Amino acid sequence: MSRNFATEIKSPKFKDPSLFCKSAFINNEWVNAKSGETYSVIDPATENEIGKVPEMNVEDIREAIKAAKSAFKEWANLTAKNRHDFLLALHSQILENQNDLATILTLENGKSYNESLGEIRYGATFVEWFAQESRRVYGDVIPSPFKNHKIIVEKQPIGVVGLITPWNFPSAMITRKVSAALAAGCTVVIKPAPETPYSALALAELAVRSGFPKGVINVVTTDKHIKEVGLELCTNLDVKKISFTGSSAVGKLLMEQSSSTLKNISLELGGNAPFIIFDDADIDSAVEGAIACKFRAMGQACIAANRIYVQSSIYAEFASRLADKVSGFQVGNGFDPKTTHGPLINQRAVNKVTRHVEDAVAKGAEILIGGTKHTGNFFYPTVLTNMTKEMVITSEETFGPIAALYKFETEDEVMKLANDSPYGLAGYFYSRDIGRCWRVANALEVGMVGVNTGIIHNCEAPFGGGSDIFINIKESGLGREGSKYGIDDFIDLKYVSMGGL
Ligand SMILES: NC(=O)c1ccc[n+]([C@@H]2O[C@H](COP(=O)([O-])OP(=O)(O)OC[C@H]3O[C@@H](n4cnc5c(N)ncnc54)[C@H](O)[C@@H]3O)[C@@H](O)[C@H]2O)c1
Ligand SMILES: O=CCCC(=O)O
Repeated sequence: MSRNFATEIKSPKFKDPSLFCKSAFINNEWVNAKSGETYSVIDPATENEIGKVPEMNVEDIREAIKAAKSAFKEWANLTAKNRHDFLLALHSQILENQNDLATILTLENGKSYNESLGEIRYGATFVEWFAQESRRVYGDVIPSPFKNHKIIVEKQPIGVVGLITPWNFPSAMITRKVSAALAAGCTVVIKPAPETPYSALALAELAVRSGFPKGVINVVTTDKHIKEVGLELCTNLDVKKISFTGSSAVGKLLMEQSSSTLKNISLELGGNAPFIIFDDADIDSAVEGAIACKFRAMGQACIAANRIYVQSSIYAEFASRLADKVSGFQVGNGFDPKTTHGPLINQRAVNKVTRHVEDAVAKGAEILIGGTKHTGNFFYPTVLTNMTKEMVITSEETFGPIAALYKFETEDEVMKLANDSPYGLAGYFYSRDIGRCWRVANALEVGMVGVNTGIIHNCEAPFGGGSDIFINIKESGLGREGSKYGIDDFIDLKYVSMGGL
């Protein structure tokens, strides 16, 4: 594994420095916190300050909600084609400015510049997709049981939506929500993660350039006041929906807080994905899939493989081929063109990953490669063998670059292990037996299944957590994002009973 942790590597110069916005965005105006307070945003690679943004509180978020409420009627009453045009303009802006957006993303999140570019393009696909979907929000005419009577179902936007997003995909997790909400006719107040506000603010600047009316999109930045600001979003009567992506613990809290106003809520939460390789699999392809699935964003992805189950007859070979591939990674500053994998987001993440490795090793796991931290927020991508279910990684989402390999003997055994988790976001397996493919895809208790692939994310497919065999929702969330289903999360049905015809 090559390493280059040089902190002196400079970020590329912005083509358009005005995209690096350092104020919050309310009612199409760049604003400071009413208190005048700011907080520092840190580059995870160098641990230097990138800049400051407003430290907003409840008073500020109320302003943003007020602006979104004032804008709602006009935005909702536009034609679908109008909203489509605004979103397509934003899509073009994102693509035109993708290099600067990727620079901002690498600065605040640390991922390699190429990965950042990939995220910006991925995020843009949602804007284009939902621009098109906005024109397909069809109602229904239902055959009536009465004469001279019609049953009509109309689809209406829910209203002002509070969007709370994480730092691991600071751009795409916003576009996936915002574009669906705006397409449906909702207006939004975005609270990005405190670690990564600049990607959100750059998108707001591009929305201005795309001509979005004032109040339709608002971005409120905060670090110290997250809890109060979150509570306000959940309890303010003018907010009609919360759409959240983040940990299951915070998702549960937001749901509880939202109950007093009976808010509609969508939750994209944590995962603990099983990744199974059966002995009839194409091993090369399974290794490629595991690399993509496990080490994307340094493992800081909700759909990352957390438990890799390998059938015993191919275990040793798979482990050694995987470790060999990992040895080719170049870990370092995301702006170094040679870097394939950047730092973790912060020391909390480094500590969690360290704890997981130490726990596994203490209970008998073996480190094939990596296993230790370096300076700052850097951690060596790791392959662990001899994993057992008593180890913490089995039950906790690691959210880091640890490939944990478990050995299994039979399909029955591995299905029990794979489903033995409160999470149900994604699951993957490799097999060339068609019967097994149907059987296992059906039996995995998750919302998304990768069969002979480690990559499942795209704007066309429904993203979200699933249920167990008894159809109890597991703890990975509620609702779906992306796809033809994603817009439904922002729509309310109105039934009109039309008599006397
Ligand atoms: N299912 C998905 O689509 C998806 C996508 C990305 C990340 N995730 C999950 O997110 C988690 C990692 O992200 P994280 O560590 O930033 O999660 P987190 O839950 O700590 O934070 C997510 C967001 O919630 C905010 N937040 C935290 N406490 C809050 C509160 N009391 N009130 C209101 N907002 C609050 C944070 O500021 C951030 O904006 C992982 O569990 C990962 O699996 C899920
Ligand atoms: O963290 C979750 C990843 C989200 C995605 O793959 O779209």
